[in-house]
Amino acid sequence: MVTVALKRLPHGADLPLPAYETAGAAGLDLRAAIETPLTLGPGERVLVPTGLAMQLPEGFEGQVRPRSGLAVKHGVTVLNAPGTVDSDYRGEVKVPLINHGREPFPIRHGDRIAQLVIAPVTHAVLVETAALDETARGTGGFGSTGIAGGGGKP
Ligand SMILES: O=c1ccn([C@H]2C[C@H](O)[C@@H](COP(=O)(O)OP(=O)(O)OP(=O)(O)O)O2)c(=O)[nH]1
Ligand SMILES: [Mg+2]
Repeated sequence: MVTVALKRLPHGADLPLPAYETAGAAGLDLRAAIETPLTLGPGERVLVPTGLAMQLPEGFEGQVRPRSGLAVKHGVTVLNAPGTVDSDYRGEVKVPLINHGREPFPIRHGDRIAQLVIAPVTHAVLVETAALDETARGTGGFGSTGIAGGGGKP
């Protein structure tokens, strides 16, 4: 459990605070804070304001993730998923949405458009070296183990 200070901005003052919709939900649903409804046409993208600014504790990040229902039913997802909210960011949290579907997608004030997962992050200390240790995988990647069945080269 972690405490996050949250500020509701004037254009989102009438919206409920983000909430975990069920007891075990990982994400807090984020709502659109928009003065006028908008329509996201097929292939279009838009940066949707949430009316929220926050102060994440050091050592934590906010991950802006899509809602699967919007993706499956409408083809609408977070363009940069997972979006990253830094702990030192004090601006408004916004959600870049894209419509991959075939139909226009209406967004109204208060619609739950994405979810925010608060997660711990570690800062790495980088140590440059000329040689890395050897592993069974080595430099194989990007499908080196095959797609189906027992692996091997694609
Ligand atoms: O989905 C997102 C992603 C980012 N942000 C905000 C919070 C984050 O701390 C800041 C910067 O995000 P990021 O580092 O992903 O963007 P950048 O393109 O690297 O911008 P910057 O140069 O400001 O870091 O923008 C959002 O509100 N929503
Ligand atoms: Mg950045």
